[in-house]
Amino acid sequence: MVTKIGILTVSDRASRGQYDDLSGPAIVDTLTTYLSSPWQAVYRLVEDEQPLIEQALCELCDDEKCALVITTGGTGPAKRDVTPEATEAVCDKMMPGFGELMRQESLKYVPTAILSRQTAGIRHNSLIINLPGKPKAIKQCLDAVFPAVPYCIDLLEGPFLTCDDTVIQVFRPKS
Ligand SMILES: Nc1ncnc2c1ncn2[C@@H]1O[C@H](COP(=O)(O)OP(=O)(O)OP(=O)(O)O)[C@@H](O)[C@H]1O
Ligand SMILES: Nc1nc2c(c(=O)[nH]1)N[C@H]1C(S)=C(S)[C@@H](COP(=O)(O)O)O[C@H]1N2
Repeated sequence: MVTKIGILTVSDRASRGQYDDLSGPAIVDTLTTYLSSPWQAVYRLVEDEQPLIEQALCELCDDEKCALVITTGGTGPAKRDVTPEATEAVCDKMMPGFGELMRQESLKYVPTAILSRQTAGIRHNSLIINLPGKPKAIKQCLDAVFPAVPYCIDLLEGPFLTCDDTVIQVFRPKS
């Protein structure tokens, strides 16, 4: 079975074509290096508008049945940064450990890591994870949290993801 993974870029300027979205493709590139089980990206690009972000998240989880949805952008303190609010609005439960770990890891690279309000949560059987907008932040954040992602998806009764352990070491507690 091919696992669907949603990739949602939230950016006013990329949506308007003022720059190319580099962060969505960086998520695809990073996941391609990690995953050894078959998967397929379902990509969306929206402006920093809460209703549009919520709608895209709901479509990716409910209609596309993505086991995992990764967002990039809109996590900061600026007025139009509302990705964490949209995530919380569509989730049944929040997973604050993801944001905590990603900020801690990002602090090794930039002192402004604490400006990201990135979070994660569960909508039905899907895990949603927020990443900052900067293309460089993608791998830095995913390297930190991805070891726990396949087991989280197991607990949500989703597909069994396997990874290349020369690239990323996934952890599943022994039953
Ligand atoms: N999806 C993206 N693709 C390429 N570069 C990006 C992307 N998102 C952010 N960046 C880069 O990171 C910088 C800071 O990102 P930030 O999220 O603050 O964007 P922004 O200034 O809020 O604007 P916008 O929402 O229009 O992307 C941007 O100026 C841009 O250089
Ligand atoms: N790993 C990493 N995390 C990072 C950054 C970065 O460059 N690398 N940028 C920070 C900055 S400058 C901001 S404003 C916040 C929010 O970014 P966003 O609004 O693009 O999501 O993420 C922070 N987290």
